[in-house]
Amino acid sequence: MTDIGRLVRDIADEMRGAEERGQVATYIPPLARIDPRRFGLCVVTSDGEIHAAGDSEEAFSIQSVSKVFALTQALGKVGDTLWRRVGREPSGTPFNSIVQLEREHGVPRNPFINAGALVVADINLAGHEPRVAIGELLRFMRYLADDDSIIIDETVARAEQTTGFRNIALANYMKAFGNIIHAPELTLGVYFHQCAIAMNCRQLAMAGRFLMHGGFYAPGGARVVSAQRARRINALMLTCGHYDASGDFAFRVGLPGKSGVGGGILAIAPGKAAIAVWSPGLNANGNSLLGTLALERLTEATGWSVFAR
Ligand SMILES: NC(=O)CC[C@H](N)C(=O)O
Repeated sequence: MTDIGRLVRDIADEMRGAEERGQVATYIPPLARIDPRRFGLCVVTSDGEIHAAGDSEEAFSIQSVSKVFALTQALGKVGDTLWRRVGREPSGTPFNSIVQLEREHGVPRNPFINAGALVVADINLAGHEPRVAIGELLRFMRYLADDDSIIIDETVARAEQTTGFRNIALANYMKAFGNIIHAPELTLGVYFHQCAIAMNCRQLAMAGRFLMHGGFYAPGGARVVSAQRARRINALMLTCGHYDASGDFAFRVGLPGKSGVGGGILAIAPGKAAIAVWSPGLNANGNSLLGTLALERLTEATGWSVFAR
């Protein structure tokens, strides 16, 4: 039996000393100021044990990791009709790409690229004020993480609003195809605020538990989503969670995972663990460089890859 606590600490020690740490995202100004030496890791196992090391209590901007929870929320509202407006295939393009949208009539390839997440935000808006929709998501995150201290970083949200020209273009472009229902600035407001949710590794791993427990909050706990839905969300995380590097992540780590440009990754070992890692330096695809390496070490040592026997 692997000693998970020990392994988590060893991995954090190795990552603390790593020289090559990638580049922090600079296109969202507040993210450019984050110290690239930060590294946090938290593993919540199926029996509820929490193993954490490094800066696992320091909050970071979850960015695109929020797309997993926003998708869960939207599926709860509209069920499988969601798939009329968003595809389920890997895009093979960067997270903020617009190129496929013209040929594919404004229907994004999947809910984890920005275009897809904007449609999901539009579904979650559902005729409400943006602050109602975002309040609902924040409450959902707090419930899942069992932690009411989770907040939205307004500085990050505002910075995205003033510099998010690509996202603004994506929303307007899809609006032209009729695949954004609300005024684009309202949908964008929801999207920017969900990306600006700040959480630490422990909170994020806790929030991901329902995906390791087949849709249950915890063993013996309430059902968050059906077993089928949990399985499907995991499948999308595996195939689309790392954009045009999803294949490489599956190859190296072998777990459903969702990354964000804040340097966080949520990874799920179904039936075994929910894992959150944070290291702000990114690789060329916009995924955490050391976060990926840490997960690779973890699955190598534990055999938790979904492709292992
Ligand atoms: N990959 C990401 O985390 C991207 C999220 C970021 N808020 C953006 O829209 O550009």
